[in-house]
Amino acid sequence: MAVTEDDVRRALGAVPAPDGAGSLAESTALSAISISGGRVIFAIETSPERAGALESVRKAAEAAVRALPGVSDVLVALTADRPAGSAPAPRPASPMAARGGRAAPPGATPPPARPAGGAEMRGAGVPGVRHIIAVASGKGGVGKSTTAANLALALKRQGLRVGLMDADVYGPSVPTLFALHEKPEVEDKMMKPLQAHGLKIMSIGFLVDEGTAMIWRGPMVMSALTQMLTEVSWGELDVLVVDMPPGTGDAQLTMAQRVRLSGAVIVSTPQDLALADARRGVAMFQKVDVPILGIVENMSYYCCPNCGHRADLFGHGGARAEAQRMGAPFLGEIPLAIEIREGADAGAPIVAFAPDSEHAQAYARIAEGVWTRLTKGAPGRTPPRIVIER
Ligand SMILES: Nc1ncnc2c1ncn2[C@@H]1O[C@H](COP(=O)(O)OP(=O)(O)OP(=O)(O)O)[C@@H](O)[C@H]1O
Repeated sequence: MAVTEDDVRRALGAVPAPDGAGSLAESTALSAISISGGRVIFAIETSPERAGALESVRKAAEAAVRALPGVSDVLVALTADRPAGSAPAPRPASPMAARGGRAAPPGATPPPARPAGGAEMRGAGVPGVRHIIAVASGKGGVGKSTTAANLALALKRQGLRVGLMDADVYGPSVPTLFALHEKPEVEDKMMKPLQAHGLKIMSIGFLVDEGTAMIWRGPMVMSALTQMLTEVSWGELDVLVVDMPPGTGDAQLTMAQRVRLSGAVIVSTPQDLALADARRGVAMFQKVDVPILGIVENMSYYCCPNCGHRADLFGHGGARAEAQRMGAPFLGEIPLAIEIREGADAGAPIVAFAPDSEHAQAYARIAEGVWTRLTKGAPGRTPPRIVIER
């Protein structure tokens, strides 16, 4: 029997509301409820200060819904959205204090100071993952996902252990880019990432039906992203490449604040408008103290596959100049090339299907730049460290 929203609300009627007045079902703290097959996802909104105290409510809600017939899987997250435009929360004096004094494993590296207190993301240091990097763009359609996929593959070709997380909840492209459409298996309550070309891959597109994520509000997005980070068995990775949602709105800012990022790669096309958006992208990461690993100019120029003629369709070179103006590294240019689009659309990004091609080499140089900056740059920032909370 398929579970319905009414069933879920009835079950939550037996769970006390976070403020103690009535039930969670009637509480304004309850977010929209997403149901996909037997999978139920919702969030309980709270303030970062109260998140620890509300863990029992979260668990009770999860247990109540899990007991319903037809429910195969439940995710309930505590989310603490700051109002748009408000200042980031002050850094905790000690990350240990922010974690309620939970002890870190002996011998662990001290955790990095976090730019802001995202309560539900306090466990978002991903066990075994050395660096999490964001691939972002100021606006959609500039080739962010294509760049993220090829960058991940190029890092893999350097001998690194690499994962790719598609956080673009409003239009996940990774299932198409890698022709992956099956649902991840669940083992010991952890989802197993899918695999392609040696990458571990997780996408919101594997988890929910097309269109579902598009209607999610901020807390739902954060719930889903939290789950993809903390409830996926990523294993040991040198780099987890995160394909971020496009834009520089509050959702992206929140994501950038709450995920412990080692750095960000900004993708832009050379047009003025895209560059203005890229500038906003850079500013957004700077605001939350995430180092800019560099800017990539995508669709930089067009190279005719027949005659070899090169045309600067959009006034090539703008991103390099912009990077210079902003004091950000310039990582490289990727041409507008039919082979790149064909590979992306056919489920085999160019670095996988033609690794020795000129275009794949361009991605390889960008990957080298990224890895160099991750390992040698950004003084003062330690890699993400792991605290297991459950
Ligand atoms: N360098 C390139 N040469 C040719 N086509 C490209 C290139 N980069 C991306 N594309 C194509 O452009 C389209 C958009 O790319 P992609 O989905 O990567 O963009 P995006 O910025 O992630 O978009 P969105 O934000 O809407 O998800 C795709 O069809 C992709 O194949």
